[in-house]
This record gives sequence, structure tokens and C-alpha cells, in this order.
Amino acid sequence: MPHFVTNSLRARLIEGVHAAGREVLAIYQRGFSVETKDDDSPLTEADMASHHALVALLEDLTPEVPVLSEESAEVPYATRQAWQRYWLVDPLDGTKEFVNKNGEFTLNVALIDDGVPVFGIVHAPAVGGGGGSTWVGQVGGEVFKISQGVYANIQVRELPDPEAEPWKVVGSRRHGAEAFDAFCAALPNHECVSIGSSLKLCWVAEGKADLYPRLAPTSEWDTAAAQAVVTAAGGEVLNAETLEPLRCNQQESVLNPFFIVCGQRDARWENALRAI
Ligand SMILES: Nc1ncnc2c1ncn2[C@@H]1O[C@H](COP(=O)(O)O)[C@@H](OP(=O)(O)O)[C@H]1O
Ligand SMILES: [Mg+2]
Repeated sequence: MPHFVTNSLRARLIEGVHAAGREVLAIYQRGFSVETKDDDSPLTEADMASHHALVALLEDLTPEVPVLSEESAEVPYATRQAWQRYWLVDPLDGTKEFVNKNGEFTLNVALIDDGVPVFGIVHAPAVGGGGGSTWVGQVGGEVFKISQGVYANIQVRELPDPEAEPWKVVGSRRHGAEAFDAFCAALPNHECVSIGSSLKLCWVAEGKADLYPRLAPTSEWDTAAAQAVVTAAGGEVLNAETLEPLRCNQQESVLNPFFIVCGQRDARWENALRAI
């Protein structure tokens, strides 16, 4: 069966996400005020500009497919449950990084099919020079990174022998540090790096990191697009307890379980997870 996202739809999606990214970048560069949402997380005009641009894009390209965005997520579960296929959007992941001006924020668009993220675009407008960086993945199909207009196929890297080359473990700048440290303490020789947003999953997808343990809360829109990229690149995003792949839209709550992103399963990190 042909994939729902044809090459021409994919090209128009990438173009539209890039246009939304340019709006976000313009706000980032000219300055903005910061509001606080009910859950105490920050909100800027860039979150809303990106939300409106991405929802309009998706409604225009595929009017028959519903859209759930972080900024319009009050859809009752009874309604969502009936969705076989929908777009799941985080218009600005890493809002705290955006506010702190370190560039580590992303726009995220995922296609969910029967709970499985099957296609994703993650765009980081301020990473990697002019035009930013974009990761695009279709499960069972192509997966590539676009930087400075150049398309390059990506894949996860094979876990090295840690004595010859340390494993690279990527973590959040702000969340779950204690559990992260406990996990790392039980690993063989490794190095840790921190970055904001869904960029962490993209690093595993392109082989810049081996593991991303997320032992702190996230929502489905934070991870779905990048999960599709990781999966298409040969890796996995697994529930930290059951080691089953994460699925979306399985329950009322949109919160993810704690999870780990890997290039490959390996008893050494699985044991480290069990040890904490
Ligand atoms: N208590 C909590 N519940 C749900 N999600 C949380 C959370 N604390 C942080 N997050 C999520 O973690 C994301 C940031 O992760 P990181 O610090 O690794 O970059 C946030 O994305 P947003 O910036 O889109 O709000 C937010 O969704
Ligand atoms: Mg987010």
C-alpha cells in the first residue's frame, strides 16, 4: 500500500514547516514577551504564530485529517479515540530554550496512524546555520536531514565497544537530572551531553548520540515526530519499564511514560535501567 505521505505531500509539508520556522526565527531575533501558562510553563507569541501556521498548513493540505496541537489540545478523549489517523503538532518544543536564546528549540509535526508515529518532521530554525536544520522520517521509508539546503540520509550508529569509544548519552538541560545521573552511573564508559527539546531524539537518529533516557514527564507531542525519525533511522523509542515502543492516543492522558531512545537494544543499558 502506498504511504499516505506521498513525495509531493512531503515536499509541501517541509516547505510549510520551514515557512513557520522563519516566522518563529523572526520573533526570536526581534524579541518577545513571555506569558506563563496554567501549568506554569512559558508561552510566547512564537508558540502561537507557529501553532496557527502549522494548523493552517495541515488543514489546507489534508482537510480530512484532524490536527491535535499542544496549543489546542482540549479535544475530549472520546473524540480523539475515534481518530485512526491524525496530525500531532508541537509548534515550539523547548520554549524555555527559546526564551533563554540558546537556539535549541524545534517545530514538530507527526502523523499518527493507529497510535503509531509513522511520519515526522522536526525543524530547528536556529541550529546549523542559514535555514536551520530539519529531520524528516517516514517509518519503513526514507529518513534524512536537511541542513543549509543539503539533503543527507541518516541512520543510528552501532553501539561502540565502550572501552574503545565511550557511549554518548544525551539528556535534558532541565528535567530529570537525578534519575539520569543514576542511570549513567550504572553504564559502562560513556560521555554525557545536554541539549533542549526534541533535538535529543534527532541526535540519536543521526548517530550523534547512542542513548537518550527520559526519566521525567513529557507529552506525546514532544516526542511523536522525532520518534518517527528515530524509528525510520533504525532506532527505537521505548517505554523505560516495559521496553515496548511508545504509542500515542491510547488513553485520556497525553503524558508519555518515562522512556529511553536507543539505536539498538543492549543488555548493558537495559541492566542499567533496571538498576535505578
Ligand atoms: N511536568 C511536565 N509534564 C509534561 N511535560 C513536561 C513537564 N516538564 C517538562 N515537560 C516537557 O518537556 C519539554 C522540554 O523538554 P527539555 O527540557 O528536555 O527540552 C517541554 O516542552 P515545551 O517546550 O514544548 O513545553 C514540556 O512539554
Ligand atoms: Mg514540547
